[in-house]
Amino acid sequence: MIVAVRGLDVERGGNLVVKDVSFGVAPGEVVALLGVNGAGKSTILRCLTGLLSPTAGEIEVLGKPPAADPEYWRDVAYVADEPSWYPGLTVREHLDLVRITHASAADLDATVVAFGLADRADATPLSLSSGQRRRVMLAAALLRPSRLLLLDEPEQALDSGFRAVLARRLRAYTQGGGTVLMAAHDLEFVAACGARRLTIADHALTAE
Ligand SMILES: Nc1ncnc2c1ncn2[C@@H]1O[C@H](COP(=O)(O)OP(=O)(O)OP(=O)(O)O)[C@@H](O)[C@H]1O
Repeated sequence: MIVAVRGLDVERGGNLVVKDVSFGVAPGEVVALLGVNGAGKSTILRCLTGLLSPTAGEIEVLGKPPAADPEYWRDVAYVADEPSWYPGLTVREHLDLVRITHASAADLDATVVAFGLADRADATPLSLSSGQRRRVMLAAALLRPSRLLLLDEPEQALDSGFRAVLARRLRAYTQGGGTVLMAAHDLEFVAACGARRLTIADHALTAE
């Protein structure tokens, strides 16, 4: 298993917002966590990053508990629900930071084109639309090699054309040996990704 979650409980603000959730994600799968606003999807993803500690339960990612150390992040890429990068950097400069350590200049150019960012490559975050900002974050995550992508509502703010582009990229990522776990709302996008669906209701996993 790439991800193994057993008996996960998470308390936030004094409330149990994830209750006894258990699931696994096998190599090469795309798995989508579904559920209404506030169901607990982002909370589960944040626990998998190690940025949030569960109240109870066990999590293994690539065979180890999530940790905030650089070694963990070598194989795991995470795109949070709120896109963010240094406000002074342009699109190309931000992607170039990823490229310097992990990819070639050709990869960078191809990614900029694939995510429709060529004409906005010299723009800074505040001059982009929310969909364009999200495309930059997704491009950065896909530019570097990883074994697991954790994506929090990656389709959010994307138009239908870029949802289709992203779905194709995610399928290609899994065909190349990667695994994807995401929170999502758009069922058409989830189907286009070929994702297995896990639904959270009343903060617990419903029957698969
Ligand atoms: N920082 C926080 N402090 C206290 N409670 C929080 C915090 N963040 C989230 N919560 C609560 O935890 C619950 C789960 O939130 P979470 O963000 O995981 O839901 P979600 O399923 O991702 O929702 P959405 O579809 O709106 O993104 C909600 O009831 C929310 O109010």
